[in-house]
Amino acid sequence: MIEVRNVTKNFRNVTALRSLNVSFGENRIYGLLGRNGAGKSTLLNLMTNRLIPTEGFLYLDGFPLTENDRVLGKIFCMSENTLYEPSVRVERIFKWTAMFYPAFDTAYAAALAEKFGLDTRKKVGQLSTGYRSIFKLVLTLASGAEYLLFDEPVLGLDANHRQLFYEELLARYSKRPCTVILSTHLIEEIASLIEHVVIIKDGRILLDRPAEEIHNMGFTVSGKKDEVEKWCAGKNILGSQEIGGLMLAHILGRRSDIPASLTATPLDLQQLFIHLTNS
Ligand SMILES: Nc1ncnc2c1ncn2[C@@H]1O[C@H](COP(=O)(O)OP(=O)(O)OP(=O)(O)O)[C@@H](O)[C@H]1O
Repeated sequence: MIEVRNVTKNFRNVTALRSLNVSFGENRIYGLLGRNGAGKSTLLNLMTNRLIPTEGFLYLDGFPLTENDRVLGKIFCMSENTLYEPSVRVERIFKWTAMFYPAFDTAYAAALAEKFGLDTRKKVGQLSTGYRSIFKLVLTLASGAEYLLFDEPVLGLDANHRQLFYEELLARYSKRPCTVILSTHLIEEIASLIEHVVIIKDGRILLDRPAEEIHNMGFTVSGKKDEVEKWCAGKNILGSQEIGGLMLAHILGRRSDIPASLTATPLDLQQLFIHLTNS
C-alpha cells in the first residue's frame, strides 16, 4: 500500500498539495481525477521521489518512500518526455529499464510495441507525439512493477490506440494483478475501468470512494422533457441535457420510484466530477 500522510508541497509561492492524506491499496485500479492544476502530477511525482514533500511523509508497505531506492523499484511512473534523451533509440531504453527494474518483461515490451506499431529502432526524438506516449505506455506496462502510475497516458493517441491501451491494461491487470493509478481528463473513457475514484481539488482530496459507491450517490433520469422536469421538481439536480423533446437529468441522492414512462440509470462519473469541481 502507498500511504500519503499529511503531505504539503510548495513551489515557491504556489501550494500544490495541502496536508493531503490518501492511500492506494494493492491490486486495484484507481482513477486520480482533478481539473487542470489540481495537483495530480505533483502527487504522482512525490510517489516516485521526483519531488520531495515540503511537509509530511509517504510510505510503501510501511517503509518511507523518500530516498529509498529499494521501495521505488516497486513503483513505475509513466514519465514526462523530458526524462528520455531524444538521441537514444527506444530499444536501448528498454534495455536500460530492464537493468533498473529486474521484473521488466522484454518479450512483452516487444510484443506490445508490435501491436501498437511502435518501431523500437527509432530514436525517442524521432517519435510523433502519439508514439512518444505509446513508447512510455509500453515501458510502464512491461516494467513488472507492482504499482503502475499513468499520468495522462493517452495524450495524442488516436481512438484505436486508446482502445488498444485500455484492453492491454486490463489484460496485464488480470494476468498479473497490480495497482494501477490512472490520471486523465478523459473520464468517460476510463469510467468502466476504475474500481476506486480519488478526486483532487486545489491540492486537497475532495472524494475518495469505491466506484460502486459513486454510482449509488445519484442517478440519471431520461424521458420526455416535460415529464422529466415535472418529476425532478424539488430534487437535487446536478445538471441536465436536452436533445429534441427528450431530457436527461442527473440527480444527487437516493433513487426513488420513478414513473414507467421515465428511465433511470446509475450516475455518470463525469457528471459528478463536473458538479463537484465546478466552483
Ligand atoms: N515545478 C513547478 N514549479 C512551480 N509550480 C509548479 C510546479 N509544478 C507544479 N506547479 C504548480 O502546482 C499546481 C499543481 O500542478 P500539477 O501539475 O500537479 O497539477 P495537475 O493536476 O497535474 O494539472 P494538469 O491536469 O493541468 O496537468 C499548479 O498550480 C502548478 O502550476
